[in-house]
Amino acid sequence: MASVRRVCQVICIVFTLILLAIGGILLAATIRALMLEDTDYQYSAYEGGLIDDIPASYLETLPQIFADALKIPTVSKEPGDYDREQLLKFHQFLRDNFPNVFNSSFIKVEVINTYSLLFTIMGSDENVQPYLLASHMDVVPVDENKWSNPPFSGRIMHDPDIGELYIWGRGAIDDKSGVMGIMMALEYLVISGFQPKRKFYVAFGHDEEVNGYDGAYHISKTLLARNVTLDFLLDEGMPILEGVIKGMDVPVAVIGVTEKGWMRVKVEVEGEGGHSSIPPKDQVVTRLSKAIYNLGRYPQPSMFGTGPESDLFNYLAPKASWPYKLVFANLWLFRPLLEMVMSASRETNAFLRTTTAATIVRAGVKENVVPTSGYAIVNHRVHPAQSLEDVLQHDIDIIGDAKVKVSVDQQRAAHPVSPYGPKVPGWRLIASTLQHFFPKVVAAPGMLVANTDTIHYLNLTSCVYRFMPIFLDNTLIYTIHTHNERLPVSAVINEVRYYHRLILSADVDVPPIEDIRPGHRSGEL
Ligand SMILES: CCCCCCCC/C=C\CCCCCCCC(=O)NCC(=O)O
Ligand SMILES: [Zn+2]
Ligand SMILES: [Zn+2]
Repeated sequence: MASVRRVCQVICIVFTLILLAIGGILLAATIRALMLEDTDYQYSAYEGGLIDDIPASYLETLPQIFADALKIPTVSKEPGDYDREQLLKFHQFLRDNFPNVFNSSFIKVEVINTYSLLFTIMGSDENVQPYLLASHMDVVPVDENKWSNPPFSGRIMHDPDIGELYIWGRGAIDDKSGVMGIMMALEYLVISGFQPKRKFYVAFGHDEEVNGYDGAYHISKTLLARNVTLDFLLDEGMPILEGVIKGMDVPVAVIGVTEKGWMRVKVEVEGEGGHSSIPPKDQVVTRLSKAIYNLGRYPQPSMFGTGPESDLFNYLAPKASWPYKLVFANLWLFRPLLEMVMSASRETNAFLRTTTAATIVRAGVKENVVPTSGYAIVNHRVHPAQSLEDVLQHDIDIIGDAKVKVSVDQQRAAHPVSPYGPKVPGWRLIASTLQHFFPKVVAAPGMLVANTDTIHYLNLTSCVYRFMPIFLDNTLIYTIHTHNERLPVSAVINEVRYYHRLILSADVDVPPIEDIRPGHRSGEL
């Protein structure tokens, strides 16, 4: 009896100690969350001679010009296969709508490799390092039938449910918003008599959607031949996310300081054909389908916390709501829990792991002919912490079928991490311009889950940022590269104001020329 009591006592003591340990850990985590330092960037403020905002009379002319830009179908289909005629039409559209930019005595406009555009905005002080604003003029193809408004209509429609005016069309977000936002801001700057101290470039590639080798690659070569090095570069990227990250009641501007790698895998099957009325047991399409199914069913492993993307949560934690604040501030404890939450939705899942999308499937020539070959193209966006070899090996293991050939068609590694933080001029400029207009927005470093023309510009600067100054919620994010792409009129206005102030501030917040050079160390400064 005494020994039973003894055992009970020991169990109680152990149990109490475990509870105390858990309580202690939770208390430590809570204290850590409560003591977080806020990462507001209220530093650089534009204090130049010009008014840093644009009058309403100019702003209200912009939505229609933006809508007209969407009417020109500058579609890219494959590398080298882009609509040359429409691209030239788009050049003319820019010339017609932005005459002050094109006729300015201090702006040199160059056509690069026939279809891309490079603007050099001459500065009065040659000793200051220039910067570059990039976007692309091409768009991805459309499936006309799925659109509620025709994709190249540039229709401006009121949405009664949301109470907003939207401009509809392919490219409204990706990436004519970038091209038009920059051009509309620049036009107003020229009209208002601005001539910068600091030289800057504006580069519009024409084939970003099919890898940029005819556009951005040539723009970069041109700049390199002129020995240009940049203070920083801002290209398309993550928008200001509204309601996308659980626990963040305020919008989050995830500024891409790196971007994922990319891999194109070909999955091929060969087999027996014949008359479809006497089909073989082992069919090409069945085997191929099984392989594709398995790739979707068993995703690449989560890499969360092992790559450059996890610092994001140090920036988010101070502004997160409870209990997420506790989680974000204590990834050492809650990483598995956060991983589970993030895996559940497609956009946050992309942040954790290499993604897998079967985008092209081909087999068969006729209904009553059993095909003898078929293939699928699988598009991976590769998490920076995973090697390209490991991605391929995972595919091979998951398919687990010696009769299915799995090979890499093309690949690119993830980009290096650009420096960020209050001491980095380019970052500071981008983040502080945001907070000037939208004080509630949290600017945080992150990883772009897609790819951009910046691959071609990496040798011009180590400070490469991928960010679009437009607010998007999940509904709008899900329209990128599919039907019903559209942008609220208010977003157009805001992004023009953003670029306008960014350009003005870039003249004030000028880094010493020796500060930032290629080879600068990565990560937070
Ligand atoms: C906790 C972090 C959450 C991150 C959520 C990610 C949400 C993703 C939102 C938008 C992605 C928008 C990408 C826009 C750039 C597109 C560039 C592009 O299309 N390039 C071509 C390509 O990648 O194929
Ligand atoms: Zn794009
Ligand atoms: Zn795109």
